[in-house]
Amino acid sequence: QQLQGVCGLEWDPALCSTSGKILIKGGTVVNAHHKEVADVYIQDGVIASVRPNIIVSDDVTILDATGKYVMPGGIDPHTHLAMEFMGTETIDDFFSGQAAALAGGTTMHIDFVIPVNGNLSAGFDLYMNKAKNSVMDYGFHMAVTKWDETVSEDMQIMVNEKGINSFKFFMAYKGSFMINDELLLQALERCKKLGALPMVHAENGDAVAEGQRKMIELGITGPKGHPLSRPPLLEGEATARAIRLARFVNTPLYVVHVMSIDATEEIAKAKMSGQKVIGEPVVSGLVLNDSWLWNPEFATAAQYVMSPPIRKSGHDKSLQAALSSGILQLVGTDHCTFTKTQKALGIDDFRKIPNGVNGIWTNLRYGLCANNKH
Ligand SMILES: NC(=O)NCCC(=O)O
Ligand SMILES: [Zn+2]
Repeated sequence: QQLQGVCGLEWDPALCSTSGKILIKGGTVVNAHHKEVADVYIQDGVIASVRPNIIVSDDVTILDATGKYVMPGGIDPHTHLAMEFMGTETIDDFFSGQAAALAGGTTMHIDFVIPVNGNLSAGFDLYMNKAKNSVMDYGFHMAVTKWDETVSEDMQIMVNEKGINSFKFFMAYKGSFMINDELLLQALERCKKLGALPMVHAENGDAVAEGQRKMIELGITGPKGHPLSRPPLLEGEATARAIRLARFVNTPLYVVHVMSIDATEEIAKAKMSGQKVIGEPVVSGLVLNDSWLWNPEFATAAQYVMSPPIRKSGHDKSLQAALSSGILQLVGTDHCTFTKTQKALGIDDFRKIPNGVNGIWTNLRYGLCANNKH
């Protein structure tokens, strides 16, 4: 684990230190405030010193990091491990997903607890159990998929007793996770009262359902029906609505997986007016475009089905620019993986393709590449 932050160093058991002392030599050490060429001396798993040209005794294992970056592990703020969704369960559990994360230099992630039949406490217990086989640090946001007094009370328990203080509300997935504006408004009020951070999946779920119906009516049943039925317009509309409701309630807002110029513009406008809005692009949106969804092979195209959809070329570059300039703040992956067999649940109807793409392994490197500030 001590090697996680050294990009490009292959794991070799011979590199294990018997003395508990390691010197990572000559790399470019990156911290929040600056980067410098320096050595990192580690004793019993704790960084004891960071400075150039550290001289050590013979019992210290030396790793040559010349020409490489040495940096703290990354944090992926948006994952879905072992999540039951769209009639199946994501193939990566907490062990395999975290193993991939560690291989890519991510050393902490925040997953979303999905309530059990709307019940938050039952969802929390379920996820604590799912996370038992963890091999790295993790935290939880919590999705809220229905609204009543018990949910409202359970939110307080989550904040006060369980360490969860960010709650995600779905403005899409009509008929399953979606909540309407009336409930969203109450939920925002509740978050404000608890000092918790509300998060939104921002797409107009009613309009998406209508778009999907139209595609099927036109005989478009394959994966391309997915982006065609839920254009950027619907993401922009829902983002604007959520921002205005948050402003009405006077609470901060976190918009997850910002995928389009339309949504980015709404966030930029809100920030310019002084509102506290956090925008999270994801790796797939930053580095891919929708051409994959037009691939004639179902299995290939279906791999890229996620919501909001991966957009046309141009949105990716705009998201990168917004990240570099601070309009968008942090990069997640929305890691939510399904096998080809699972994706084939939607072979005859794109609405049944389990939504989600991979990424947990790539977060640090693509997140850094997409952000020109590094
Ligand atoms: N994004 C996606 O398609 N799958 C994961 C669930 C969600 O975050 O909406
Ligand atoms: Zn997600």
